[in-house]
Order: sequence, then structure tokens, then C-alpha cells
Amino acid sequence: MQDTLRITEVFYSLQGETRTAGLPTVFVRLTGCPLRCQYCDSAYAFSGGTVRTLDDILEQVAGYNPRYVCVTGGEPLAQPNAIPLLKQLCDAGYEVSLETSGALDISAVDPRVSRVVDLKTPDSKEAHRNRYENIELLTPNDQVKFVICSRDDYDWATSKLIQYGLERRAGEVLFSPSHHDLNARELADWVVADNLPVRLQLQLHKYLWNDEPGR
Ligand SMILES: C[S@@+](CC[C@H](N)C(=O)[O-])C[C@H]1O[C@@H](n2cnc3c(N)ncnc32)[C@H](O)[C@@H]1O
Ligand SMILES: Nc1nc2[nH]cc(C(=O)O)c2c(=O)[nH]1
Ligand code: SF4
Ligand SMILES: [Mg+2]
Repeated sequence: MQDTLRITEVFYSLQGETRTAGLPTVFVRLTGCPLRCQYCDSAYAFSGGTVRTLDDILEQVAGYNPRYVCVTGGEPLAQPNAIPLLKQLCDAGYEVSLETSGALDISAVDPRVSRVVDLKTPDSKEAHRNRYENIELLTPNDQVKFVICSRDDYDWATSKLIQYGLERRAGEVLFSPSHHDLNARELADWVVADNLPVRLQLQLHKYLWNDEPGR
């Protein structure tokens, strides 16, 4: 039996988030997630999907001839074969990123991958799932993200930033307003007022295409 993954979608779009925002990127969205963040914009990936071989997925990705590939979900690391998929995407020469909830161990991910590790805030209702051991593993090739729903979330994220010195561990610290929960301008004003060493991240794809799946 060949290695397989359950996949919700593979599509070519502009990266809406992180340090490669705005760049054409292939997205591989894996099905299934053990968390239920209050704000999740990808709940359609919690179930369903299609079981596909790694070779089949790699062949579809190659068909777009991309420079950037982003593996997301659902929670990619909930499927053990996400690890060989990430390695094989790197071996094929792509610049690969992984969006992960921060609830699962990131240590087996190929070091060429930029791991985008979400630290779940209290208003996500999943902060108790954060695996703080992951913070020790971060390198300048990685990124840390806080999705912020409220002023309380902002204060919590700021305290974690300072407590762990996150801007010295990861290449980027991203503060992203939770779409529908927090006005981006409000978050921008807080970051400037506090002179934080973080990058405000807006979800570019939602300005371009709203919440349409596959964009
Ligand atoms: C859908 S998740 C999939 C990967 C992984 N499960 C995770 O949470 O990182 C991808 C990213 O989208 C973010 N996200 C989901 N819903 C959002 C929303 N309503 N506003 C802003 N970011 C959101 C998540 O926090 C995460 O950083
Ligand atoms: N355009 C676009 N960029 C994205 N960056 C991260 C996404 C995700 O759902 O993880 C995403 C997405 O769904 N669409
Ligand atoms: S961990 Fe990611 S995919 Fe899972 S519910 Fe939270 S935002 Fe959605
Ligand atoms: Mg998305």
C-alpha cells in the first residue's frame, strides 16, 4: 500500500498570510482537526475529503509549477503522513510552509519547512491545547502567529511575546485580527502604541475573495 493522506483541496492562489503574503502559492489542505477554534474559517475541512497517495498529490502540485507550497488544513500534523509529504515537497525544490495549530509536536518536520505555529489565544477557546514545548524548537526559519479576537487576547499575546522572547526565536511574530471578531485598525493602533516587535497580518485573500473556499 502506498502512503496516503486525506485531502480536502489542492489549489493555486495568492498566499494571504505570513511572510510570503501576496506571492503565488499552491495550497494543500489536509482533512481533519482535533481542535475547534471558535473562529475557524476552515471548518469545511473537519471531515470529508478524499484519500490520495503522496505521488498523486505531488503530481498535482508539480502541474502548477509553483515556487511556494503551503500545507494547511484542518490540522496537517494530525495525519502522520504529513511528515513525508513535507519532506518530499522540499526535495522537489519548493519553498514549503506549514500552518499548524501548535497543539501537536513539530519536531519531526523537515527543517527546510517554515513552520507557522499558531499560539491559540483564550478567545479561540482552545488555548489549553497549546504545546509550549514547541517554542523551544523554533528557529529563524519559523513563524509564530497569534489570531487575536479582543483586547484581552491582545494583552495575553503580548505577555507570551515578552515571556518567551518570541521575536528572538522565530523569524516572524505575526499578530492577525480574527476575521469578524476584531477590527484590523484597532489592532494596528495597539501594536503602534505599544511599539511591539511584531508584524500585523491581514488575511489578504479575504479582502480579495471573501471567505470562498479554494481561494
Ligand atoms: C485554518 S488554520 C489551519 C492550520 C492549523 N489548524 C492552524 O490552526 O494553524 C490556518 C490559519 O488560519 C487561522 N484562522 C482561522 N480562522 C481565522 C479567522 N477567522 N481569522 C483569522 N485567522 C484565522 C488559524 O488561526 C491558522 O493560523
Ligand atoms: N489565499 C489563501 N492564503 C492562505 N494562507 C493560509 C491559508 C489557510 O487556510 O491556512 C490560506 C487560504 O485559505 N487562502
Ligand atoms: S486548529 Fe486550525 S483548523 Fe483546527 S479549528 Fe483551529 S483554526 Fe480551524
Ligand atoms: Mg484559510
